[in-house]
Amino acid sequence: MYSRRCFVWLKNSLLWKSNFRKCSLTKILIALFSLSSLSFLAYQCLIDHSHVKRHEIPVSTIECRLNPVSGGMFSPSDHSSSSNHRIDNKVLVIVETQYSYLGQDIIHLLEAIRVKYKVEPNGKTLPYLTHGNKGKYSAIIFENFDAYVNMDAWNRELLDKYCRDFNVGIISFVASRDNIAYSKRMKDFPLTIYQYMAIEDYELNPMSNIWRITRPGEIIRGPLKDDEWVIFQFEHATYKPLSYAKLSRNYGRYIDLSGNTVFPAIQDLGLLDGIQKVIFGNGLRFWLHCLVFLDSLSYLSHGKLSLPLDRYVLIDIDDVFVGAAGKRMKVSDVHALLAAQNRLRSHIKGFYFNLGFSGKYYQKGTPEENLGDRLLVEMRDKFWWFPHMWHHEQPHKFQLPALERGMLQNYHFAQKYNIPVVNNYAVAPHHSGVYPVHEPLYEAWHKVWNITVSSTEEYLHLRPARRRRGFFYRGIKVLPRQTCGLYTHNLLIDKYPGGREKLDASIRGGELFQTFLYNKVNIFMTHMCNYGSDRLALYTFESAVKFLQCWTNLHLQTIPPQDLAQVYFSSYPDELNPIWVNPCRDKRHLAIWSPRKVCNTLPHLIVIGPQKTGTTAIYTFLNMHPSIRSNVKQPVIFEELHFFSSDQYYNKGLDWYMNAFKLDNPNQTDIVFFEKTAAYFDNPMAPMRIASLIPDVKLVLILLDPIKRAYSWYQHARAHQNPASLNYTFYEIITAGEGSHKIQRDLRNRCLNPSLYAQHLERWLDYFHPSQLLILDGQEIKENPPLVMSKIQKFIEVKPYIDFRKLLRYDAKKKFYCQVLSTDNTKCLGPGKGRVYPPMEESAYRFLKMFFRRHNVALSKLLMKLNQATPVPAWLKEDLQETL
Ligand SMILES: Nc1ncnc2c1ncn2[C@@H]1O[C@H](COP(=O)(O)OS(=O)(=O)O)[C@@H](OP(=O)(O)O)[C@H]1O
Repeated sequence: MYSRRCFVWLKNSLLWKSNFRKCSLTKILIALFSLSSLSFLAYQCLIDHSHVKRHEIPVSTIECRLNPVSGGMFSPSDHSSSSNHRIDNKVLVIVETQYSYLGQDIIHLLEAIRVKYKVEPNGKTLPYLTHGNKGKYSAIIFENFDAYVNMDAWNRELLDKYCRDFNVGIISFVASRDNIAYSKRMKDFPLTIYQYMAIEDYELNPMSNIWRITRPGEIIRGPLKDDEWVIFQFEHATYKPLSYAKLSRNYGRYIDLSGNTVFPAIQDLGLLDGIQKVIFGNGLRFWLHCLVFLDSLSYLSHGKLSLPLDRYVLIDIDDVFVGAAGKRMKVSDVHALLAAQNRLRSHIKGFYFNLGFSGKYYQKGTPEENLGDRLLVEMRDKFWWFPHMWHHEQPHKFQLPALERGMLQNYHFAQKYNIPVVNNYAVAPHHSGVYPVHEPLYEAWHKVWNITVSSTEEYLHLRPARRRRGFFYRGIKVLPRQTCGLYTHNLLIDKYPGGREKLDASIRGGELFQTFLYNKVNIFMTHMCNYGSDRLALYTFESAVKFLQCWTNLHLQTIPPQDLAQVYFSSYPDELNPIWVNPCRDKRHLAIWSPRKVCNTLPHLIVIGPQKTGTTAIYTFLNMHPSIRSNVKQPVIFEELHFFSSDQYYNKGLDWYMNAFKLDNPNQTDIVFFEKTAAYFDNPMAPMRIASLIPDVKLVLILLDPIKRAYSWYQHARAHQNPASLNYTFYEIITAGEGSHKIQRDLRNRCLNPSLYAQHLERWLDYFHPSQLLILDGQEIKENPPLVMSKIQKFIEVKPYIDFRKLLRYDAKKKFYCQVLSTDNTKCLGPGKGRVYPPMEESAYRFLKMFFRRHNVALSKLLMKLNQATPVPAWLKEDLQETL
């Protein structure tokens, strides 16, 4: 086709040339231009001709040269030992700076394999390494080995002792500092480093005992990319090479290297200082070091940070009938697909291609391609099938009836052609409706197809891919999808963006290889066009799995999507609950979010509690402001939404939450929404969930004397007929020990825990900048609410400014401030707020004074660090003066 088009161009241009003499000067110029374009086109035609002529479809050329002896010798160990019971599965990473490249690479890799980490910049005092008799870290990583070697004596001693006591190892890197080759003897170690070396023919030492995922035996032939290698020479049996290479250059007599074999990564068995180490002579941009790094982590942490060897693979052909005529699969492509499926089964146990379909596009290609469609359907039982939409429509644009109608058409198509759809799995075009969640899609999937598993690239966001996760919502398990680098326009290998080398680099140790390496479950999206033309998908996956088998001990397998979801969520149970992010803050999310939805119905302010500190008074007073509006009250929970603190409400979804905030019209912009849920403050999930959805929200925290707060809760419990509060005195409740009744202990916890202000506040500060937080004194809310309301108004910069002295008046009967209705009338909070109850027993007061002492000290320190504009609450000052 391309060549025919070129021919027409050539012919037309030549005809135009025959009238050349009649042309004016301008025409001559145009002709010249045309001639040059012509030659360019002719050149292009030739080039493209070569494409068309090239009848060879690219095939994978990867062959393992694996030495059969060494290959067979290694049965992967998980490195576990009794030492791993005493350490947490977290890593301490000491980086050069917050932004240094290698430091970032290390952190990104840890994130990709879901290993928890703490990052500390070099030079700072070490964080606490233990809690109780447990070690906090199962491995220590130094971005720069020099930072470890030159650590100040105190910290070094502390760290070495920790490593010895808990049998924890160190991974570190040595980088070339200057652009000249030289050698240097390492301080304190019988180790010489040679920097700025060029090396070639890299291979791993098969005799090392660290290999688990890595399969040594292969050689990376030829020179390695940069000259910046560091190699090691040693004079002690504590060191063992992890890898070998050859020098690519002769460095002359100044560099004394005996023999040509050098060691670019080494293992220190700890014979000298009792600490095992792995030291790399280059960073993680060299792909093989990522693999060695994984095994080093596993080995040095005694298996605590060991990754499994199983890798689950699902290759979806996103829509097997959707593709422009001329780019679709033909009969030969369908045969090739089946043949590749059979070949892949020898590398991936139980492998099937998973074919998505939108029935409307069946038989919509050229006659040749329609035969391909027909053959696919004839071979239906050879593949797995899953439903897409009927005409590949984006679900977020439709409501339930239309979605159901479309799905039913696709359903009838499947029935008509006997397509076996048995896996309860579906995906949506462009991820639309899956996340951000479009409730009608979930409903329609249930109704029409009984879908229980889906997958998307968009949760939490498309990028970075290493942070994609899964979630469970409305009975559907949504798994993360990975990207394999093939899109609808990738038809020919020579036209692959960045060239064939780019695709091959991804397969041979690059992005695709590392995706397999880091993710236990890999669901890839491919497209019908990737299986026509050059069949790039077949080339890509056949090459990728062969390369994986050359270099790793990973076991690849395909299992039905439902089982896959089971594997995924039993490995990562923390991910079951979804996390809601604001669709308006991610362009891609916004593009697949219902056009009916508006962005401005999320609160700007949240009163986070804790309970019994005066939160209802603040809620009521805020609602008196003409521009401030709370959520609408809900059945059972009334004004408190509990969205961020209760799974039950959080799982009602984002629509439920956003629908609780009502504008008079969608364009209204003069309203400041707020919500108050007093249980947020001490809830472990609330800060993370709020920060994910409304990262720039403003927060109001109220701190009342913790003793008063505890007693008020006890009285609240009595008023609600809580059996423990009716059967036990306050003193008996707050002093309940582990031997006490559960109801007693539960009430004790509700009385005391929210009052541990410093502890909870620290968690909020992990997610929010101090400037987002206004801390109020609960006593001041009781005594001078107009002043408090003035502080809040300034904090949220709301207009107009309202003087609450005119709106609130002290009510002698209620003994609290109430809303002014008229000169004689006020409206006070209900009988449940500002209760009358007997004073606290002296013994309870004394006990609590002692109990809260250290927590109050911690709070005062924290507040001092925050340097808040609001002064420290009066009760805290008094307490510290009394007790210290
Ligand atoms: N204006 C006004 N009217 C009534 N009550 C007031 C007021 N200002 C502050 N307070 C104090 O608020 C306490 C109840 O706190 P909360 O509203 O946060 O309680 S709850 O967690 O929502 O149940 C409540 O606690 P108790 O006195 O123990 O009932 C009051 O002390």
